[in-house]
Amino acid sequence: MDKLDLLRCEIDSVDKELVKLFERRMEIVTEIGKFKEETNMPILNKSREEEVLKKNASYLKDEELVGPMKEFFKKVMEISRDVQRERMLNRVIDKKSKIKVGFQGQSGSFSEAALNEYFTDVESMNVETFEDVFVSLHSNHIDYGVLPIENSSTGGISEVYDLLKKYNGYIIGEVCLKVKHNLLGVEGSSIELLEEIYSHPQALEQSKEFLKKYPHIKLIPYKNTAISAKYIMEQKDVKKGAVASVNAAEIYNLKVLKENIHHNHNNYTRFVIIGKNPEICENANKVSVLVNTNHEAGALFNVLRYFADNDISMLKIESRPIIGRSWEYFFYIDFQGNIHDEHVKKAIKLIEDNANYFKLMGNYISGS
Ligand SMILES: O=C(O)C(=O)C[C@]1(C(=O)O)C=C[C@@H](O)C=C1
Repeated sequence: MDKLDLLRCEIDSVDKELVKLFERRMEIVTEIGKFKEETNMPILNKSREEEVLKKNASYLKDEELVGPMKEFFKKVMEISRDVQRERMLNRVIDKKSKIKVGFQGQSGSFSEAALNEYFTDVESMNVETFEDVFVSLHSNHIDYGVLPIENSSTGGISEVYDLLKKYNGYIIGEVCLKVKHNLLGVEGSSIELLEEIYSHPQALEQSKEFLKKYPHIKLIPYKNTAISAKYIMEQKDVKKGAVASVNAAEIYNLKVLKENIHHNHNNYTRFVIIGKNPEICENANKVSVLVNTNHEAGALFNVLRYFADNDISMLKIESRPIIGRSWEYFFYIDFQGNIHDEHVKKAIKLIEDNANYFKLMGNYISGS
């Protein structure tokens, strides 16, 4: 054996040890990944990574190797994060025979229509508030929830965005519904007789051009459109009307006093289907991520440019304030792609590296 062979022999035995240690490290990070998923923590923890680099640098004898060693561990932790994410996505979820799906509101609501559009043969359960949908999901009373997230006339539904963060929900699908609002009343009622109109604030907002013509009528915000319809049916008062769907009129035996009172006739609401785990199918084509950047000039640009650099089409960005940190925001970003595409993987890695907080919220089939 010449000298080179001897040295290579030594490398081989060092590598063998490294492989054992690598495997052990991946087992541990997988356990950490599971723990983080269960306790609602993001995979990335910048301060822990800095601590790891600092601690490991202190063990080195050769000062010259500090830089290369840090690069080595940065790569190891990047791989660890990839493994955590990949294994989280692959974890099989136990499917029960009959899937239970929750929505906010009453029978006849637009959320229920979205649920029926997305699912077939499921048991549906209605709850009172958006937050109740998340609570039911977390307490395993339902397998999925259906929630409105954006309307083409009035924009994002902030409460749902905030709840997605609070309850660590994953988006597993979406549905876009054309929303048509109608003025409903009880038998014997007419627009002229109305003194009060009940509906969800979004429905009143989306019908405001029509409602403006009747300034004497009091607009009363209510939990949702279907509950308003149910309420006026119970009141049996010709002076009370509701803004809701034709479906709600049928369910609650109400008269349609005026059809299609919404002003934007391209009025769509986008609903998201939420689950406790990410579920990604092969032809998923839309990705949602949640990001927080440093509070400094150019930080957001530094994240967004990776979409352009990797030829990825961004579909939406919604910012929500971080409670307790004035003028700092969480950004909800939707973009086209599948997380198994190389350019998407690359962009996600770069964004994660440059963000303070990063969470993959879902990769699903676009509903539009
Ligand atoms: O310590 C953690 O929180 C981990 O998930 C492990 C680990 C690592 O590889 O050391 C990976 C990701 C985090 O960004 C920080 C550290």
